[in-house]
Amino acid sequence: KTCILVRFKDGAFLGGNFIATVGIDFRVVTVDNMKVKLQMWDTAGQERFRSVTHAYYRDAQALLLLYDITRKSSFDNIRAWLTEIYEYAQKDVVIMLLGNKSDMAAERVITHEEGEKLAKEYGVPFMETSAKTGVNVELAFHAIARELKHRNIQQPHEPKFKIHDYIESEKQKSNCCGGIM
Ligand SMILES: Nc1nc2c(ncn2[C@@H]2O[C@H](COP(=O)(O)OP(=O)(O)OP(=O)(O)O)[C@@H](O)[C@H]2O)c(=O)[nH]1
Repeated sequence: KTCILVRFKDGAFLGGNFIATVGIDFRVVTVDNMKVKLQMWDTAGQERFRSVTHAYYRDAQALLLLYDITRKSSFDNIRAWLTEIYEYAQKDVVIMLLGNKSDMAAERVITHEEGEKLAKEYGVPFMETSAKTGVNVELAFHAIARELKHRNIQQPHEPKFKIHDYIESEKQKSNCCGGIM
């Protein structure tokens, strides 16, 4: 989680096992000429013991659930988190599922399809990311920023923003002509 936040915040990857949890940080992104400030809260590993208090995410507008594609236990935990979130988080919270470490193809134990299937089951957007190469990190946060901006400021005749469609179209763009990575 920390590496994903650092990648998004600073555009860098700090390998090794001793990256301190960031805590709280923010980055401003531009959506349709409007500045959206994303304040991000990192968990410091306490989620492994399921001891993240509800207060920590109760008021969040968006929640990113990360698993490690090389570690099955992290994937298996996602279901429990989704159940808990549906119980305690804001009803209109934006949830996104991310399978991280997509650069580690040889060690992969969770397929892309498995991630996608779980996300579909809960109706949440999904993508695989890599904090190391940066793939899809900008896209994940930009999609969330855009969704939040549309929720807060919906122009009267603007079509409803569909986060799934946005992600798909940005992925197509980056496949062909280098859109948001
Ligand atoms: N190859 C690769 N390694 C990664 C990637 N993201 C994180 N890592 C490595 O995975 C380990 C854990 O990363 P962290 O970002 O600290 O994980 P965390 O979830 O914040 O960990 P806690 O704060 O202890 O819960 C570190 O050794 C990172 O270098 C990635 O996308 N690719």
